[in-house]
Amino acid sequence: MYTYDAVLGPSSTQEQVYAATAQPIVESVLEGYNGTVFAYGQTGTGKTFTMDGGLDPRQRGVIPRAFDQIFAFIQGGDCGASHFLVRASYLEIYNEDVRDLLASNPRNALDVREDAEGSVYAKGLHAFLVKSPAEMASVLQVGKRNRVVGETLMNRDSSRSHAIFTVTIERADQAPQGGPATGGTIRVGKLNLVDLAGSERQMLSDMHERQSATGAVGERLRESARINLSLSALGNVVSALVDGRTGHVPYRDSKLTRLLQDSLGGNTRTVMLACVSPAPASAGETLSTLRYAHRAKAIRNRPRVNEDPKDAMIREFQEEIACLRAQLASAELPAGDPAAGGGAERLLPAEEMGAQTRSSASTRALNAQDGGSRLAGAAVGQHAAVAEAAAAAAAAQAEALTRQQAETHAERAKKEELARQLRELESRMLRRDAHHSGRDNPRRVANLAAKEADGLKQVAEVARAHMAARKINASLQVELEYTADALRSQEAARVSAEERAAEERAALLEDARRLRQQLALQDLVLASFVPAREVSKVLQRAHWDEERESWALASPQASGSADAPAMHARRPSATPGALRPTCAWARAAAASGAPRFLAENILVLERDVPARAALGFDDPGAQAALDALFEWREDEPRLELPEGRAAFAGLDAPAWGALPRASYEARPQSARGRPRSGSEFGARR
Ligand SMILES: Nc1ncnc2c1ncn2[C@@H]1O[C@H](COP(=O)(O)OP(=O)(O)OP(=O)(O)O)[C@@H](O)[C@H]1O
Repeated sequence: MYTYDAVLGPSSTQEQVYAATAQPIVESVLEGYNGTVFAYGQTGTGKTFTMDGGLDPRQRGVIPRAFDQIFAFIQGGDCGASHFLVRASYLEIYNEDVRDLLASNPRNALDVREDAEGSVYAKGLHAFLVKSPAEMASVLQVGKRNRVVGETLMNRDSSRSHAIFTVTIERADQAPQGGPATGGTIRVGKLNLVDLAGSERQMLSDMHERQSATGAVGERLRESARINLSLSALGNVVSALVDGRTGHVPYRDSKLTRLLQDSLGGNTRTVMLACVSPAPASAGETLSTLRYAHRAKAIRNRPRVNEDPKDAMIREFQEEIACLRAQLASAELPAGDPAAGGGAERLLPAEEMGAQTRSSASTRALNAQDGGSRLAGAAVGQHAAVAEAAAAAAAAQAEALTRQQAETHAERAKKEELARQLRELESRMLRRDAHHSGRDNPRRVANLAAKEADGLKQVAEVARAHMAARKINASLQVELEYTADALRSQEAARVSAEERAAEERAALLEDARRLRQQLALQDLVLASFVPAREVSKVLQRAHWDEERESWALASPQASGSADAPAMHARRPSATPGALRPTCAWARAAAASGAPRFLAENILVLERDVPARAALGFDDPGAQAALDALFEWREDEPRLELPEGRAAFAGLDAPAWGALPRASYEARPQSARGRPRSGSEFGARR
C-alpha cells in the first residue's frame, strides 16, 4: 500500500493544491530555507497546468501564486524591518543541454559547475531583479516563450524539456533607523519551481511499442529517450537516497539530478507533486508514478536557514549604499559657506564686483579732485594712489570668489550624481518597514502602482527587444539547422562510402591473397611436371583474348615468333599403323631401350608357360591340343579338343569343355586374333 501526505482528486481547485503543497515551502523560503516544488508524472496528466495554470484567475497555478505570496509577505504588515532583494532566473534542460530561457540566445548550452560550498549552478545563467508579481510574471512569460514544446498524441503542447524557475530571496533584517541594514543578519532562500517533462517510460528497446502510445516520431523519439534517461537518473537518485545502503548517490548521471542535488537529500525542503491520469489505459504509468512518489516520500532532507552567505548580493548593495551615503555626507558644504545653497544668490559676478570697486574708487578720486580747489595739491595725489590700490585688491577678491563658485558647482553636480546613484540602488531593494503596511497608505499604494507600471514598461521593452532578437535568431537558427542537416547527411554519406570502400578493399585483398595461392600452386605444378622449355613455348604462344577475357594459345604460325617454324618442324609426325603418333627419333630411342619411349609396355615379361610334362612332349598330339587351346576363339562357347586328347594334362575332355569362359575373359584383347595388345615394338620383341 502506498501512502502520501495529501491526495487531491479531480475536483480539487488550484487554490487547494497550492495550499496543500507549495504554500508552506514558500513560507520557508522567505525565512531563508531552500525550497523545491516539482511536478512529476506521465505526459498529459497536468504537470504544466498545476505549475503554471490556466488563463482564468481561479486557475492560476503554483508559480504565479508563489509570486503573490512572496510579494504579499514583503509588502505585508508583520512586525520587523527588513530589506529584500528578489531575483528570478529560468532554465530548461533539453536533450541534456542546460539552456537559459532568459538569454538573448536561449539555444546556447550552459555548463554546470559546483562552487566551493558544494552548491551546483549553471554558469552564466541570467538572474533578473524583480520588484513585483507583475514583473516576475513578465519574466516567466518571456522564458515560457523560449521553452521547447512539441505535439504528441497525448498532449498538443507537451513539454519536451525539464524547466526550472528559480526565485532567490535575500533578506536583510534589523535595518538601523530607516536606512538599509548594514550590520544585520542576512538570509537567503532559494525557491525552485520545477515542471518536469512527461515521464512515459520509453526505453529504446520498446520504442516502437511506445510510438503507438504517444505518437512520438523522429525528433520526439530522441527527446523521449533523453527525457527518460534523466528521469531514470532521478529515479536512481531517489532509490539510492531511500536505500541508504550505498554511500554513493548518482547525482552526476544527468543534468537534472545535478541541478536538483540540493533538493534531493540536501539542504532543501522539497515537495513532489505526482500527477496521474484516471484513464484505464494509463494504469501502468499511473502505478509507476505512484510507486515513484511513495519511494520519494521516504527521502530525508536536511534543510537549514542559509544565514550570512558570503556571496549575498544584498550585502554588496548595502555596502555600496553605505559608501554612497558617506560620500554624500562628506560632500555636504558648510551651512555658512556663501557658495552653498542660496549662497549663490548673495554672490555678485566677479566683473560686476570689480566694476563696483573701481567705480567707488574713481568716485572717491573725483571727489578728491572736487575738493582740490579747496585743498592743497599734494593731498590730492595721495588720495588717488590709495584709490588705485583699493581697486586692485577688489579685483583679486572677485577672481578668488569666481574660482570658488566654479568649484562649488562641480561639487554640487557630484553630490547630485551620488544622490541619484543612491536612489537607484535603494529602489532595487524592496523594503518592508516595521508596523507599516503599504496597503494602509493610499499614497504609498499609488506610488507602488506607478513604480510597478514603470517596471512593467521596462520589462515589456526588454521583452519586445528580446522578441525581435529572437525572430532574427529563429531565422538564423532555421538556416543553421538546415545547414547542419545537410552537413550531417553529407557526413553520413561520407561515412557509409568509406565503409563500403573499406569492405571492397578487404574483399579485393582477400581475392588477391587467394589468387597468389593459386598461382603458387600452379607454379609448383609447372616446375614439378612440365619442362621449362615447354613452359616457355606456351608462354610464347599465349595471348590474352580481350573479347573472351581469357588466355588463348595462338597457332605456331600465327604467333609470329622466330621459333615458330622450328617448333613446327620439331613436332613428331604420326606413324601409320602405330597405336599413337610416334616419330622416328622416338622409335630409335625406344630401340636403344630407354623406358620413356617404350610406349605403354615398358615391362617385358616372358610368356608364363607351364613346365612341359614328358607325357605332353612325348605325345605328338599334345602340340595339337596346345594349338587348339591357342586357337580357341572367344565366340566359341566350348573348347573342343582333338579326339583322344582328353587325357592331356590330366584333364578329361568334359572337364576341359566345362571350363568357364569367364576365367579367360579378364585378359584384354587389343586385336582380334591376337592374345594381347602390343605395339609394333612389343610385337617385334
Ligand atoms: N486540472 C485541470 N483542469 C483543466 N485542464 C487541465 C487540468 N490538468 C490538465 N489540464 C489540461 O490537460 C492538458 C495537458 O495538461 P499539461 O500540459 O499540463 O500536461 P503535462 O503533464 O504538463 O504534459 P507534458 O508532460 O506532455 O508536458 C492541457 O490542455 C491542460 O490545460
